[in-house]
Amino acid sequence: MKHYDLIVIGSGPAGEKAAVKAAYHGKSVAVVEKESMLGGAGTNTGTLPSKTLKETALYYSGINESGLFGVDKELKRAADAEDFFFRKNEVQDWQELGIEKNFVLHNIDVYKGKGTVINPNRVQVVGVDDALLEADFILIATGSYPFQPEGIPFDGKFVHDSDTILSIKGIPKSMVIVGAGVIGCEYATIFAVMGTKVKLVNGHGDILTFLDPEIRDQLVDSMEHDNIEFVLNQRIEKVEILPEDHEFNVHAKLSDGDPIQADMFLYAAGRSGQSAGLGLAEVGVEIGSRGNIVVDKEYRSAVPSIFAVGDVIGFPALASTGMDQGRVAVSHMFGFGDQVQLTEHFPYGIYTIPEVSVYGLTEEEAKQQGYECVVGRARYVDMPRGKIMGVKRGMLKMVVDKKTERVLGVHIIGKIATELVHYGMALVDSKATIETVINRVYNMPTLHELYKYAAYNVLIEGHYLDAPTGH
Ligand SMILES: Cc1cc2nc3c(=O)[nH]c(=O)nc-3n(C[C@H](O)[C@H](O)[C@H](O)COP(=O)(O)OP(=O)(O)OC[C@H]3O[C@@H](n4cnc5c(N)ncnc54)[C@H](O)[C@@H]3O)c2cc1C
Ligand SMILES: NC(=O)c1ccc[n+]([C@@H]2O[C@H](COP(=O)([O-])OP(=O)(O)OC[C@H]3O[C@@H](n4cnc5c(N)ncnc54)[C@H](O)[C@@H]3O)[C@@H](O)[C@H]2O)c1
Repeated sequence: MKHYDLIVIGSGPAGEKAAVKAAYHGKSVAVVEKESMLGGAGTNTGTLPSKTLKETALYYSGINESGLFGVDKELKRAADAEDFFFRKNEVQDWQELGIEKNFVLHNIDVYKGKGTVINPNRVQVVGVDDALLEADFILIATGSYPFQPEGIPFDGKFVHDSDTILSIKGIPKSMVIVGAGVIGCEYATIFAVMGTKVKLVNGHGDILTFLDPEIRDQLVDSMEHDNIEFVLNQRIEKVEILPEDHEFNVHAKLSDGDPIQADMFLYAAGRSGQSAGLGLAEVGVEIGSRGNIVVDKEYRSAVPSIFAVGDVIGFPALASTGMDQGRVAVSHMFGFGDQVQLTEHFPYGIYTIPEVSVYGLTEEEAKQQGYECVVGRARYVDMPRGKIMGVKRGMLKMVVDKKTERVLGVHIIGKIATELVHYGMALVDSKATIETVINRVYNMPTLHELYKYAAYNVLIEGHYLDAPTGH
């Protein structure tokens, strides 16, 4: 039996980064992965595939260029599924190879097979590689899987979850998406700009409730502009796949009894932690709701030698946070002392069309915390770079404490919002004031100038010269 300092079960973003950090510091590490491809949902079914499909959809829809010449262009050509998935597959293969190289570079042994914890220091691997491994520590980074409500006939052809949607054979004419969370909204905009008629059904009246309402309203307006129909305060509990001679493939009833039908259904109604069948409860690891492993601040489970990170511990369940949870967990295991906790705040990046990215307090949250706040806004269309790029939509909203002029939050909707937000993060974290933003020279023309003009806008309390916002 081979002995390691650390066995990591799962090669997704959380497992990979933990394994590599431990190995970088000289620890002997084994990674166990049950799928043929390394990289987990981050590489194969979640983060990278959906983001690549977004870029593909932007390319085929011609949206990027439509603002340049003053005319809305039709789809460049009706892409078939092979075209649609071409770049996704390319990016996926490239990332998988990168992870493999990273493991080789760090002398990490990879075992292909399903890992089961048989005691607090042993893992049985069954699959391509059969092995019994022992380690001082075991890290569970097994991720999550799409929640599949009972009574829904997921067939991978007409009724999909966010995994099987990646194997469709053609772009559907119509689609019902159930769940207007991040996955539902991202895929709604991807398919809508590809020409699919999308209906987005959500159990609640509001979507993405963590967003600043003004940004959320702009996203909803933009999605409606792209022909997405919102069906709110409705649930879909029962779905029927229709025989071939029907106009639509799938039929369902909303909670108010109204029928709803489409060529394809996509369920995006949350995810559950992949903790079952790992032998965890048997060795004393506590499992909470939705299969999420219960851990302390150091990511240690109820069993001292077993840690857990990433989606399998639940919120926030992002690749970005999972990677750092992995690094923090390893730091505690071996006492590296270099990264003792995940930063309290992290940005949200929603890769809808248009993108949304936020950091810090919303206007409402700032008021609830007792700040008298003032906001500044700058629109993409008013920036020279925005004009050059032909960008029609988008805004940066800055929430500022009126007394100290400190930047409390930055909320962006529009092109490359997920990139632009990081300067806002630095402002909020360093307790910078709008003076800092104004008294700096930035490249010109850039979208980054949004910050400067939002800061100037704070000085006139959020009024636009051409369209006062009534602040
Ligand atoms: C459609 C979609 C879009 C997303 N977009 C974003 C985004 O834009 N930004 C972002 O930050 N996050 C995004 N996420 C979330 C992100 O993908 C996850 O948070 C991240 O992949 C979780 O990483 P992880 O390492 O915890 O688990 P995973 O990536 O799920 O990896 C877990 C791995 O463990 C393996 N495994 C499970 N059980 C066993 C076992 N018993 N033995 C061996 N191996 C096992 C699995 O096969 C898998 O490879 C998205 C998710 C989805 C579904
Ligand atoms: N850009 C990103 O960072 C990104 C992108 C995609 C996914 N993710 C991760 O994946 C996770 C899962 O995403 P998700 O969108 O599946 O889940 P979610 O929990 O964010 O949203 C699910 C939505 O579905 C609704 N819903 C649930 N059951 C329903 C039903 N029967 N009928 C109608 N509506 C129903 C809920 O009200 C909710 O709004 C996210 O929380 C996030 O951690 C992140």
